[in-house]
Amino acid sequence: MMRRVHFARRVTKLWAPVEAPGLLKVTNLQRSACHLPPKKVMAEEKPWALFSEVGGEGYLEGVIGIMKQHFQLICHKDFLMNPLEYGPKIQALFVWNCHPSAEPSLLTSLPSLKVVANGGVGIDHLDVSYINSLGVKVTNTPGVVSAATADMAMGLLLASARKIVEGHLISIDPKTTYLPSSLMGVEVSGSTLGIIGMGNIGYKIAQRGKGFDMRILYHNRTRRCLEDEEAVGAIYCKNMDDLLKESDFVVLAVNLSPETKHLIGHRELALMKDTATLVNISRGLVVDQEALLNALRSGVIQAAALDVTYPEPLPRDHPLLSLPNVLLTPHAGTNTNTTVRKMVQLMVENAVAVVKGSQVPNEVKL
Ligand SMILES: O=C(O)C(=O)CO
Repeated sequence: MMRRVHFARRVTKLWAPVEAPGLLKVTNLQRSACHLPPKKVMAEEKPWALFSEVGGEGYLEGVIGIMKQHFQLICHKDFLMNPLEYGPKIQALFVWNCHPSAEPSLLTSLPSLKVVANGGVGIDHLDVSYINSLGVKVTNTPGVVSAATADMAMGLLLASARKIVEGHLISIDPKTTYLPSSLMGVEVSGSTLGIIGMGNIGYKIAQRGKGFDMRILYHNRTRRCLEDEEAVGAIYCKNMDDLLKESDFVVLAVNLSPETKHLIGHRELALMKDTATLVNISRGLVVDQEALLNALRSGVIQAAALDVTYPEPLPRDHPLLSLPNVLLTPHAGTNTNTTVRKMVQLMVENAVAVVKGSQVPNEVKL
């Protein structure tokens, strides 16, 4: 009996703090020392998050795993089955720059929401002031997207210049005979690369261009420091027109804003060389698409390689889809295993920080 009382006391002593908030918690190591079952980390202890995603299940597994380490996660389609039950619990909303996104109808059904954590750097698909007016913070993932997006820019540039997709199609079609003249490309090495927008992504494109011995021109709101320019051999063009006139490849790497909407229109395309290629990895709306169509049809410029359009995806009957001098990818600039994981990791870090009220790594401030 004595022994039992003694044991019970020991146990009470060890158990008590767990049930008493604010006091020291008992670790599972201490529990196993006195033969208690390990304390289960109850699912309810994690905050709820909604993942606004419609992508394929396989791809999502890794992504969801990262989110589930810190949140009780519900995907959009499950949320829609019972919005009244889940809505009041959700504290974090994870979004990409595709739909379904942070629409007002969704936001107003989430009264406990604290953060919209965006995957990607561009937040033009979010109405940040409206979201902030609901007392909700917006975060994004700058930095981690830059290398993959710059790779995509170079990939599009090379594929368009060297007709890589056409070459593939010829190679796999037994009925086609390869005539070198039908795949005549544009020399990339030694050509002039004009980069519009010299933030993180633009600068990484310049680094890659340097590796191809390209002459690099850039236009940006603010000039880079001399050290940055010299490291990649980039020449600043205060006037964007000079860049457009001289470049063999014009790459767009600006954020979409009211100032950059339709930055490239009839006038700008007309300034470009008729042998030039336009590469866009920023946002479709940076280019006046009607003007681009005309320029491509009438030979004002030679080609376009676009990771972004408007809308996305383009309707099946859109004329851009049938032009032979257009190369399209489906807004896939960041879509590598490594970068998607880094983005999701950062989305989660941002959301956890907001929910906990600690320093937020990447809050979007207007
Ligand atoms: O980082 C961004 O803004 C993207 O477009 C990623 O897809």
